[in-house]
Amino acid sequence: MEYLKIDGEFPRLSKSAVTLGKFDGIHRGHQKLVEKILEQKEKGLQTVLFSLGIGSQMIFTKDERCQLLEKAGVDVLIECPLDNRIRHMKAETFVKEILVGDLQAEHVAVGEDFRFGYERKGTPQLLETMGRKLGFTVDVVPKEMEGRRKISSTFIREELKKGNMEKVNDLLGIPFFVDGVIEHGRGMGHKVLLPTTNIVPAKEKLMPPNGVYDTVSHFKDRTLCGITNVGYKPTIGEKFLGVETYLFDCEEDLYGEPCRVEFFHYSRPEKRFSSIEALKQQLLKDAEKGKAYFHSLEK
Ligand SMILES: Cc1cc2nc3c(=O)[nH]c(=O)nc-3n(C[C@H](O)[C@H](O)[C@H](O)COP(=O)(O)O)c2cc1C
Ligand SMILES: Nc1ncnc2c1ncn2[C@@H]1O[C@H](COP(=O)(O)OP(=O)(O)OP(=O)(O)O)[C@@H](O)[C@H]1O
Repeated sequence: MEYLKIDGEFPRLSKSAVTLGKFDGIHRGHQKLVEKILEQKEKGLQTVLFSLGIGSQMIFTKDERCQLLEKAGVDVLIECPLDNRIRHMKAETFVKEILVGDLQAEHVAVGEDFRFGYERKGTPQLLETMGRKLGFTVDVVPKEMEGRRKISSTFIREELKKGNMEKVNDLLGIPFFVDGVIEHGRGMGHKVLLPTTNIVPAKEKLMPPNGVYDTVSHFKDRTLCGITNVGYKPTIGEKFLGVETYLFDCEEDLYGEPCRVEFFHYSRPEKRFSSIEALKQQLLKDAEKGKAYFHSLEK
């Protein structure tokens, strides 16, 4: 997949099917739009996800999002900051100059309440009208719902903030995860506590609350269940936020290996313990609870 970050000029593409929006998280609603543009591949169109104005913190980081979209089969990811030029561009100008002029869009997919352009005056209906004149088709996709609420990145952010991983995963349609490379901790885990793997999430990564989670870690050639602490390890006092996992049934040193940690269940908040021994007793209890959680899923 090609990744294009816009800094001024837009690239000139050949015939494309484009989906438009912010796309923080690539949730179940976003996935429907991605399916719509992928359907256009058989007509020889290249598929473009045009991401407009993402925030400084994201449910999936830039790299994580690239991986998800690449796996889905999207050809081009365009990241376009909401700068003054874009913010003040009339919806009609955006369609004529960028969508049709630069991206050569022959098909556009958006959600039914998508708005764009100066004063958010661009609507799916405007796209349909302009499409008839300028020669592109439009898919206006009904909102994917969770009960009576529309699925949105805002909804997922709210649930992530509460640590409600079951709901987050349901809305995303895939487990929430953090990618990283295993780093060395202070080595205390191995010596006096339990052996653990440490990764440091990217600064832009939106994280669930500090605490302990039941997780599944994916390495190149294997997948292991475990329990993960998100936080600053207040008992020993760490300066940066870490994602530290005790993997059940793994004694190896995994230092340097790329890893994806998927979060399934929030177990308890991170606490400061009066001694390392007290922390160790808690970790042993956490591990038993974590194993019981995964056994319960097998039933
Ligand atoms: C599942 C799990 C839960 C943890 N919970 C806490 C906690 O509640 N409070 C805390 O201070 N540290 C907690 N820790 C972090 C330990 O303090 C840490 O494993 C230990 O200090 C070793 O760190 P090191 O790898 O940097 O040597 C937890 C670690 C794991 C793996
Ligand atoms: N639940 C949904 N079902 C179908 N399409 C959706 C859904 N949510 C968003 N879309 C569409 O996906 C594109 C990208 O959505 P966008 O990320 O801008 O909105 P969002 O997910 O509602 O996020 P936020 O809560 O940050 O506004 C837009 O075209 C939007 O209309």
